Amino acid sequence: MCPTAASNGSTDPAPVPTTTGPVPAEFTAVDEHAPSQPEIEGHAANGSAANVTPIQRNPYGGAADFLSNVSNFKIIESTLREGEQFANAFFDTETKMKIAQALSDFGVEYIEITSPAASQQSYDDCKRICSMGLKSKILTHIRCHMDDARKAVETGVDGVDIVIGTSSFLRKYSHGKDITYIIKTAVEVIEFVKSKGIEVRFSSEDSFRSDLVDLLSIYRAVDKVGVNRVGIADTVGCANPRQVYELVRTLRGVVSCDIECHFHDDSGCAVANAFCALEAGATHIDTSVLGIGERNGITTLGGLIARMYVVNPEYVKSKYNLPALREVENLVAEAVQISVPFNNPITGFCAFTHKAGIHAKAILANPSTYEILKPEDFGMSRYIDIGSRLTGWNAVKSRAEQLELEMTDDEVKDVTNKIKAMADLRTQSMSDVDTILRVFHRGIKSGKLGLRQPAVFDALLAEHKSEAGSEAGDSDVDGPAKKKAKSTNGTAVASA
Ligand SMILES: CC(=O)SCCNC(=O)CCNC(=O)[C@H](O)C(C)(C)COP(=O)(O)OP(=O)(O)OC[C@H]1O[C@@H](n2cnc3c(N)ncnc32)[C@H](O)[C@@H]1OP(=O)(O)O
Ligand SMILES: O=C(O)CCC(=O)C(=O)O
Ligand SMILES: [Zn+2]
Repeated sequence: MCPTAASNGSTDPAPVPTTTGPVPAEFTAVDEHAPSQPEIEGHAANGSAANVTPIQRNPYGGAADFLSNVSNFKIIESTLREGEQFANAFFDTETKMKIAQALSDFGVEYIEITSPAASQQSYDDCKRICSMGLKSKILTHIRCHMDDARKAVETGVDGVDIVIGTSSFLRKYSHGKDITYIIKTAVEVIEFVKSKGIEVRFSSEDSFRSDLVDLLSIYRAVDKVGVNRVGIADTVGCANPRQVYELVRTLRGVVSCDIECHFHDDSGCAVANAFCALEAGATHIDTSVLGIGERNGITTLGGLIARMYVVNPEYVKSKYNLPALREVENLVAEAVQISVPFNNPITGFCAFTHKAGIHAKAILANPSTYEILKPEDFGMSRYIDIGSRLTGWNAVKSRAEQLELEMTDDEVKDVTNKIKAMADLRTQSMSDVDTILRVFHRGIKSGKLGLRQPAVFDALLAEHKSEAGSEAGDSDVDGPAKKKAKSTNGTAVASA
């Protein structure tokens, strides 16, 4: 049901309360359970700067303070719950098990599965996945209702994630319950799940359009009865990083339990919001593979991994089997019949391809010039495309060296101009470029071709093509001496 549909515009609750605004006085007291600020070497806890030794800081790490969890977080992987809500998703039991296994092998701490209340098959699949003995803990996701909770605890899950809408939109149009009812039922369901000795989380759907006092009252009540985590959910993808930071930081001062966050990507902030939530003190982030979920989905597993790797590569490498990311993405992409997007972090087909000459030169000298992620840490390879009009002589020289074609710099510059001229007509393939290089090299060495003699080169190329016939593309101009070589930093120089 959509409360903003034009047909019911006049009945919308107005105005929509939001979580933006000053923190109510009753919630500003520092929580007695919050961790105390540690003394950092050379820094007084009160922030005075006397005799301060500069701390070694990663400039990409963002704000580093004692509540930040950018180097201490857990992933709740929801491809098998939120992801099943994706338009194209239909997971049979075998596919669910394969995805669960791949996610566990990748190393996510939790796997969230569709509610066993959804259907008989959902119930059976939940049980089946619980019996797989995976390294990841298994959670299921239920409404704030005792009937759902009773089903959930029968399945053998390690934890139950309870959710209920708290915004006036959802209270009015989804379940029709008021805050008093929500708190009472939440406490009842939480106590029931806890009595079974399993983890329990309580989350407020549509948190960012909920009234802040309502939200904090609910969270405080569930924290008091010992919930393991509270969840903040940007159900409609309306939040921005600053709002996320403020809400999580406020909540961090109100509850002592862990804080989970769930971000939809309707306005493109899902990864950034997850990062800001961790900076503010959240402990758990929900993801799905390739971001699949309701509408255009949530924080992508790969996007979050890339973002967190930039902050602390060693921490991320120690927790997750990074080269396995591509496999799990391909598995899910195939299951839901989509392609991995070209601009996907880490695994998009061009994520480590460099094209412009200025970039290529610097990358060949030191890959960190234009790469913040190391492809080899993810089992990926770096490529330099030299078949376009944007290429430069340094990249071409590197390819000539790989092919063991000896040329002076002036000769390389000359052949580069030829490649660019031909690429002005159409992009040159790898074999096109290699042919140009070999024909040019042979012409120079045989004395037929000197510098700045494009007409002679054209004649040589035409002669070569007619000799080689239809297989001219990759013909062996230099005979058996042709060898594949890699540059010292492992960069494959290649055209598209
Ligand atoms: C934002 C999210 O993604 S939340 C997770 C969404 N996940 C799902 O919906 C799981 C798949 N869902 C289903 O299979 C079904 O919707 C079921 C089994 C959960 C419920 O099915 P039905 O009983 O046929 O109800 P229906 O889906 O039409 O409506 C939802 C019902 O749950 C109630 N409800 C909605 N949210 C909640 C909640 N968080 N807690 C408690 N009750 C809720 C609604 O009031 C409505 O109750 P009603 O039957 O008295 O009208
Ligand atoms: O349980 C949660 O925290 C999130 C539920 C959900 O998918 C959402 O609100 O978008
Ligand atoms: Zn969601």
